[in-house]
Amino acid sequence: MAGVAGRLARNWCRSAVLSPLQVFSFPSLQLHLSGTAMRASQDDFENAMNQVKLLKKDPGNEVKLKLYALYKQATEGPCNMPKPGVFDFINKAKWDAWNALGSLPKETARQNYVDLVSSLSSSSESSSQGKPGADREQQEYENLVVTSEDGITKIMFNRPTRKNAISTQMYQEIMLALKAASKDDSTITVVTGNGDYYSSGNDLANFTDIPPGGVEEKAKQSAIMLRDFVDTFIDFPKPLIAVVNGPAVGISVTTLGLFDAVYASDKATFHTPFSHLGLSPEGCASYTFPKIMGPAKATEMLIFGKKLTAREACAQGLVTEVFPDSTFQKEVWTRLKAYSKLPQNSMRISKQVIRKIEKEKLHAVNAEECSVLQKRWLSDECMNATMNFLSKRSKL
Ligand SMILES: CCCCCCCCCCC/C=C/C(=O)SCCNC(=O)CCNC(=O)[C@H](O)C(C)(C)COP(=O)(O)OP(=O)(O)OC[C@H]1O[C@@H](n2cnc3c(N)ncnc32)[C@H](O)[C@@H]1OP(=O)(O)O
Repeated sequence: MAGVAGRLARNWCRSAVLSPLQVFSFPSLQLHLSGTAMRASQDDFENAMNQVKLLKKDPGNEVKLKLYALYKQATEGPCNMPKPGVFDFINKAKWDAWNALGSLPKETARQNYVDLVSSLSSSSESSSQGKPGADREQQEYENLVVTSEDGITKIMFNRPTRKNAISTQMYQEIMLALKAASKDDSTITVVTGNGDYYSSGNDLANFTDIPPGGVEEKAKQSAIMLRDFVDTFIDFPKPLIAVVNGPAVGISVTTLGLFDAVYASDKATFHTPFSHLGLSPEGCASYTFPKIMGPAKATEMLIFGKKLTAREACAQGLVTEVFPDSTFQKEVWTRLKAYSKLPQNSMRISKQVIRKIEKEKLHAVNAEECSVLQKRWLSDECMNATMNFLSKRSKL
C-alpha cells in the first residue's frame, strides 16, 4: 500500500491511547469507557459509563470527543501525549480536545463527564417521549423521515445539519426504505431532502470508519454496498420521483439518471466533482448522463466537475421541470397528488416496458463503476482530497 493511503491505514490502525476509530465509532467508545474505575464519585462515574452504553442515538463526534477528553482527564489527569502530526487529523482532534482541558482537576473532569452523560441521557429520553405515537417509520430510520399519504410514499433525507450527506448507515436505510416502498400500497415514491440541501452526496467521514481488515477491506465492503445501493434504484418497480429542494452533489446527482422524473427548485444545483475528489462516476452516470445530455455535456459534468444550475440541468434533460423556490413545494405536491391517482398497475407496467431493455446494461455498468471506484478510493488523489475536506482545508 503506497503513499497517503498507506499512511492513513497505519494511522487508523495504530493503537494510540484509544484508536482514532474508537473515538469516531460509538460502540467502541462505549467499550472503552466501560473499562476503568475511580474513587470518590466512582459510583456516579461508573454509572455514567454504563449510561453511555444505553444512549439511543449516536451523540456525534463533537460530543464523543468531549466525553473522550473528560474521561482521559478524569482517569489520567492533564494531557500527557505528544502532539500528533498535522496530517494525523483524527488523533489530533482527540489530542486537542484533551489538551484543551488544561489542568482541570480529575474530580471536576469526573463530575463534568457525569453531567454531560446525564444531559445526553435526558435529551435522548425526552426526544423519544416527546413523540407519543410517532409513526412507525420515524422510529425505524435514524437519517430518513418516511411517510405514506395520498398514495405517495415520501422518503426524505434527514441530516440537514450535515447537508444530508449520506453516511454508511444512511445508505442502508435508503435501501431499506426503497425496498419497503416497492412493496407498499402507494402508487408512486418520492425522494427529497430536509433543509436547504437535497444532499451533499457521500459523507466523507465514511472514509474514517475503517474495519480491522484495513482500508482495502473497507474499499471492498464499500464497493459491495454501493453496488447494492445503485441496484436498488435500477430495480425500483414503481414511478420514482426526485423532488430536488436544493443543491445536490455527487451520488445524489448521479442517481437522478435512474429516476422517472426529477422536479427541481430553482435554488437547486447539480454538481459531480469526481475529478476534484480523485474519484470516477458512479450511479450509472457514466452511461445515463451521456445518453441523457450527450457525451460533451456529460464530460463537462462528470470529468470537469462543472456545476449546473437547475435551469441548465433542465435544458440538458437531467431535470424534468424547474419551479420557483417560493412555490416549489405547493406546485410539485399538487401535481404529484394528481399523478398518484392514476391507475397503479398501468403505471407500473409502463415503467417496466420503458426500462426493461436497459436493465441488464445498467446492472453491468453499475458493477463496472463500483469495481473502478474500489481502486480509486485507495489512490493518493482520493485520500488527499478526502483528508483536505475532513481537516477543513477544502470545500467544493
Ligand atoms: C476507503 C474507502 C471508503 C469508501 C466509502 C465510500 C462509500 C460510497 C461512496 C459512493 C460514491 C459517492 C461519491 C460522492 O458523493 S462524491 C461527493 C462527496 N461530497 C462532497 O465532497 C461534499 C463535501 N461538502 C462540501 O464541500 C460542503 O460541505 C458543501 C459545499 C456541500 C456545503 O458547504 P457549506 O459551507 O454550505 O456548508 P458546510 O460545509 O458548513 O456544511 C455543514 C456541515 O456539514 C458537513 N458536511 C457537508 N457535506 C458533507 C459531506 N459530504 N461529508 C461530510 N460532511 C459534510 C460539513 O463538514 C459541515 O460540518 P461542520 O459543521 O462540522 O463543519
